[in-house]
Amino acid sequence: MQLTAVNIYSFSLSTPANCRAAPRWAGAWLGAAAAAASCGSTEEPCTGGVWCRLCTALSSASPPEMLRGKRVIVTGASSGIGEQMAYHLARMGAHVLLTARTEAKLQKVVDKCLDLGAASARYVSGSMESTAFAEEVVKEAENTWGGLDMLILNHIGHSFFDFFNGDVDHVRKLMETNFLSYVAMTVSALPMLKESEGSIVVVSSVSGKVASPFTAPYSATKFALEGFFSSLRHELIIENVNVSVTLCILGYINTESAVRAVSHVIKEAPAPKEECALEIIRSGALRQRELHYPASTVTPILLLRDFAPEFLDGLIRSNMRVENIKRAPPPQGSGH
Ligand SMILES: NC(=O)C1=CN([C@@H]2O[C@H](COP(=O)(O)OP(=O)(O)OC[C@H]3O[C@@H](n4cnc5c(N)ncnc54)[C@H](OP(=O)(O)O)[C@@H]3O)[C@@H](O)[C@H]2O)C=CC1
Ligand SMILES: C[C@H](CCC(=O)NCC(=O)O)[C@H]1CC[C@H]2[C@@H]3C(=O)C[C@@H]4C[C@H](O)CC[C@]4(C)[C@H]3CC[C@]12C
Repeated sequence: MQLTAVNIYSFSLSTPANCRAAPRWAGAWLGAAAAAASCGSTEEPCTGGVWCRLCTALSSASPPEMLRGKRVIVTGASSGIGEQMAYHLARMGAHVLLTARTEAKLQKVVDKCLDLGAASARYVSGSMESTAFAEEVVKEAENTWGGLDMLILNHIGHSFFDFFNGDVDHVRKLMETNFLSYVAMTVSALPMLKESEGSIVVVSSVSGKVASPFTAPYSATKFALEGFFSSLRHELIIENVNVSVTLCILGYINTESAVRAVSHVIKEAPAPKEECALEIIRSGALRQRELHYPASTVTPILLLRDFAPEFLDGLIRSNMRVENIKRAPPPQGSGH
């Protein structure tokens, strides 16, 4: 029998939610969700970093009304997890500003958001390869809403699931799209988020915590996100700035582009994008430090990373059908 991280270690730990500094608007959500969960916590206000019974109860509460009227930017919203987040936010009655490159897809997502009950829905199309575009999106939110409550950074540029072929330009371009644009949007949005005591939600991956083969450029961009945003979180706390930073560590999710890229190699079944999208929104609104989704896969991987890294490396390779990787030719002039 093939040993997999999923079948040997499929247990989950609930991540303690850090509601140390929940803002006024999250308070309404916390109140509603707490009532639904009837947790009867004796630890209010939560001091953060502890196993607060209120927070633990909330993490299994049903999708509440928390984002009604809130102003949310979602990047990479024309497909996959970003598209699903847009629909959840619309059902919750939020104002959404969506972005990606493909205008026709964005228009369809906006139309569906309006049908689902969004307070308002609009899009800006363009490529996040340019930090100027990243800043333009935030400007659009400022001009339209005069403020912002949540910034969800989710887009990724195209990458390959293959042996690294020496293409340095691809690494640079991916760093610009997957990392630098996240930094640029955050810098532009921070004044508005400070004002609203809002949230930054960064969609990352197990690839940003543990390296696996065939993802070298992608993994580098996700490790960069962890370094930058975890440092920023410290600084915001030191300066008493009430803006939360949630890093979402996702395993394999069943989006079209991911399944197309890896289903011939990765043996495990992907988790559902709809549930994933909801968990991301919930973790951001509850101001959790990190989301691990699906917890049954991600949490054991992170434990093994620290306690048995070589064993984990072997497990990762044995979970792949490496023989199905068809090497792409190296770029011209790469010396390979
Ligand atoms: N699916 C998975 O298995 C996993 C996903 N994740 C993370 O989840 C997030 C979403 O992934 P997923 O939904 O699968 O991705 P998709 O490929 O489905 O969506 C990517 C989105 O980014 C947009 N995009 C692509 N290139 C650019 C660009 N240059 N500028 C602006 N937008 C761009 C795409 O739209 P358009 O082409 O129109 O621009 C699309 O809306 C990513 O951060 C990913 O790393 C993490 C772990 C696992
Ligand atoms: C290669 C995928 C990106 C496909 C792409 O370019 N999409 C955008 C477009 O088409 O424009 C990778 C996206 C998510 C990756 C997966 C992930 O992050 C979770 C796992 C992490 C682990 O380290 C490796 C396997 C993963 C399933 C990983 C595989 C590659 C992606 C699907």
